[in-house]
Amino acid sequence: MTISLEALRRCSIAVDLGAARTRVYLRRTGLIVDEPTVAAVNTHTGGLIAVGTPAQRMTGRTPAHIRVVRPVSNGTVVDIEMAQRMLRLLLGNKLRRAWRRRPLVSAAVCVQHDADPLAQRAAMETLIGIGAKRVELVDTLIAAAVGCGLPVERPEATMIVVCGAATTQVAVLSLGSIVAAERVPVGGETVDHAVVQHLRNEHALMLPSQAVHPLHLIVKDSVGGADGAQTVQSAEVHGRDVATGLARTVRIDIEGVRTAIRTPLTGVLDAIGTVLRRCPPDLVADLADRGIMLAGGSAVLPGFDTMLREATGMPLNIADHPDVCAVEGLGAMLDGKVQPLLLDAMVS
Ligand SMILES: Nc1ncnc2c1ncn2[C@@H]1O[C@H](COP(=O)(O)OP(=O)(O)OP(=O)(O)O)[C@@H](O)[C@H]1O
Repeated sequence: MTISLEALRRCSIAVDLGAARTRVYLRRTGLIVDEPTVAAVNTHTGGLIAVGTPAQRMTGRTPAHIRVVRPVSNGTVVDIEMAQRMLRLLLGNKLRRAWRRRPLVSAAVCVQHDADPLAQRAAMETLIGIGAKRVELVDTLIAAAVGCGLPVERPEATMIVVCGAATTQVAVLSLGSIVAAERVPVGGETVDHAVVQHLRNEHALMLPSQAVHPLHLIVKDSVGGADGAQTVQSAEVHGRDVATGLARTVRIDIEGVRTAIRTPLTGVLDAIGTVLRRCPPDLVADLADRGIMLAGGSAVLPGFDTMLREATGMPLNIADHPDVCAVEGLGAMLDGKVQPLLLDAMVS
């Protein structure tokens, strides 16, 4: 994928259409949208009832005539029309004033590493549908590395792991370009599914989708001792009995949930190993000191950082704002805050 900072500086907005969240950065203004990539539709009229947070709250609680849809799946726009309608509503009149000064001529959008031509086309058409005359596609890994403040333009290796909702992308960068990268279909959604399956198998309990995130927080808070020991051993969760269908509360073992979270994340370790094997030894040696930068909303999953640290033996840092790294990085490129050397290196 070829991109130039010159072209990016002409863009008015930067967009990250993720499987879980949609983020929009307005040039010289900052993040103006950070909402769930969700829309609620009236199946009788086809009209949009809600988008973003209100639509997500309806998940699993809708009557027959309302359907909650996700126009982005596995990091790819799968329903272009719905994505456009959702974006228009999320943006509302936030762009109108900026557009009056300078009509939206170009937009930049993050796409997954190695996105196929169909996925690239879908991202472009979505933005064209909301008024962009030109769309620049930027690899999420480069945008996220810039957003994390990694010195990607230097002739030394930096490693980034972007763990989102549907996928995890791993890359080693040097001189502003990707040297080796890998994408695996493992993310926050896979982990949530593993937790739901664990409770179903071990406790015959169906956990509501909205209850998974609070459970992550309980697991995270369960480690509190001075030596990092687990202080809370169990917790109460509410759900539906698999057999009777009745509401039920069970006391669950925190360690079991922790193991359920960790199991799918081993796929990320395989991806890191693959990327390292594809890198020249000099770059791998750089990484021994510099370590790994962990970004993406799922970077804060309980125990994920410790697992990566122990398995790789490398230092690991979680980005300051891991969930918004990609869109913030893209925004920095629009605002001209990225060093010129990177520009030369990124134009291939
Ligand atoms: N505090 C938290 N604890 C655990 N998981 C979290 C937390 N905050 C966010 N997540 C997870 O992060 C994921 C969303 O991450 P992110 O916003 O990077 O996804 P995305 O960019 O929409 O996805 P993708 O890159 O796969 O398209 C969700 O699966 C969510 O459950």
